Amino acid sequence: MTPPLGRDRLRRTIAAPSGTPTVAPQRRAVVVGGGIAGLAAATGLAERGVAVELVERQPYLGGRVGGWTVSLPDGHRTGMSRGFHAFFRQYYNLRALLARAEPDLSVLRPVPDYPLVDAHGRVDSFRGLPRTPPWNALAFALRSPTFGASGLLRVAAREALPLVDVRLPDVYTTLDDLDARTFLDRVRFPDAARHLAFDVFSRSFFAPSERLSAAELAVMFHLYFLGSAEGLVFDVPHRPFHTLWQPLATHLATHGVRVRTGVAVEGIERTGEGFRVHAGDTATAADAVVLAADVPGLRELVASSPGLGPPWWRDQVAGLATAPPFCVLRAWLDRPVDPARPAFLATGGRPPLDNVSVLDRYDTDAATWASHTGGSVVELHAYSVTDGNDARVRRDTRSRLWRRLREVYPETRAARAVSEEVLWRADCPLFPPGSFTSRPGISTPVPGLVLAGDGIRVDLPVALMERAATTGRLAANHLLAGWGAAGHDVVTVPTRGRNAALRALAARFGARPDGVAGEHAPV
Ligand SMILES: Cc1cc2nc3c(=O)[nH]c(=O)nc-3n(C[C@H](O)[C@H](O)[C@H](O)COP(=O)(O)OP(=O)(O)OC[C@H]3O[C@@H](n4cnc5c(N)ncnc54)[C@H](O)[C@@H]3O)c2cc1C
Repeated sequence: MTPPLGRDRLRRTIAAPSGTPTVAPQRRAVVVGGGIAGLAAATGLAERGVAVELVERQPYLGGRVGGWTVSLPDGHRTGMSRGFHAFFRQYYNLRALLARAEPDLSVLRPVPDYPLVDAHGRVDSFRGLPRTPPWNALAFALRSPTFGASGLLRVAAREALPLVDVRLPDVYTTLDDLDARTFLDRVRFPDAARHLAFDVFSRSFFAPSERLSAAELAVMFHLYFLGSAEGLVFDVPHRPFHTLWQPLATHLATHGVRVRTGVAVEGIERTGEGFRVHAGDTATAADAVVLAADVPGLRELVASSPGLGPPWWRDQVAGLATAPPFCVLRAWLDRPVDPARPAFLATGGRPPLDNVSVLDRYDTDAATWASHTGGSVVELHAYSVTDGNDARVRRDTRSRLWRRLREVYPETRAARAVSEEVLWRADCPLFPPGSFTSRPGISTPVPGLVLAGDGIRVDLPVALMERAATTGRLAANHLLAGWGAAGHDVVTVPTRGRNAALRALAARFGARPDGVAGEHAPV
């Protein structure tokens, strides 16, 4: 069994800045945003005695991993969310956050496999692969019906070498100006394998590969494949998302955190002593503010806080990009899908469908409904939908998703949807080529003001939920260090290629300059 906080001996710990066990005299901080980044920052601060107020616009915590309930036509009340999220074993800081309230991480269940099916029905699988790089990637490639030994031989080895020694933050110097598609063209990955091994990653960033920085793609490849020995499988929470964060909310309450949900922060003023934060009818005085909003929320808030920060920093925030809209379609079907269907299936070359999950395989709410009714609960995701704000495109996407479901799971052709929920959102960050240097980081030019979130720059090999958790923790550390208090350890996969022989190869033949691995402060 995998220990809750990882087994990889090469994982890197960035030791907590030292200091007093609690902040004295006591300070007040407002955290804006109750997603993973805000929860991580609030936890880090409150555990050192800071008086924290956390303000969240939505009526629930968790942000994009938050949930609410809906009523089905048969009278059941059940959980709804943006759905399937993979909690990888190398998400050390996210797991440490969850473990604050549930030390054994019993809320997570392993997903034994997540097959990838391409347009021709070829299936790649992650089941039973070795955990340790490079054997994991090699075994995956060799047994893959879309890749195989011949595919490996066609790869442009020299162009692919940056992938075997991804160094942070050097990778942004060498690859950020390039888009992921051009990089993949240069690497000459077989087309079908590209869909599966790489496009799945780029689409997980909600972006088409031509609009994604090749450096971000390389960081993902390192984080998920070659940089980690935690294995390629992941866990999922068995509790629906509307209850997932309750234990952490209780933990925060015991540390005196005041949580205000359903209230948006409308503006932040600087005062002689710190800040005044305007939310609803109240203006809260604070020594520090953590902006842990999503990218659209952060842009809006900074724009409506005219005195906050110098123009160059405000421009950086205003320049943050969001990915095209995505669609989540959840359906409660009147009959089960084939028992052999996995909890999660990723699809390549079947637009607009990116993945299908069968919720009753892992989510207790969905499983209860399915066992009462004999039905099943499926969820379809379509990322990066061009013109996804157009009503006609949305209607068309919905019908095409249904067609794709019937194609990949033919037994659903006879099924009737007892209920259906369709969500459209466009609040995920986009990392276009060349954007890294102008991306705002955790520290800001305003003393006492820090940023956190999955769109914020951090020079560590993290992404998505783990970037949110890591930046949240680092934002808390930054403030605590300023007050002379001890921070919290941050753990990541190694900040450079883990295999000495591959590193030597990359240094000798790789198409990029040699550099020093990220031994600098990550903020
Ligand atoms: C469909 C989907 C699938 C995904 N799958 C995965 C996956 O499998 N694995 C993975 O690692 N990641 C996945 N992600 C990404 C993951 O959800 C995010 O990386 C992560 O949740 C970001 O957390 P965050 O705290 O940075 O931002 P958010 O969760 O967006 O939190 C920001 C919060 O700020 C609040 N806010 C904004 N403005 C204000 C304001 N003015 N006042 C008060 N509050 C405000 C927002 O309401 C929001 O709750 C997925 C995302 C989606 C949408």
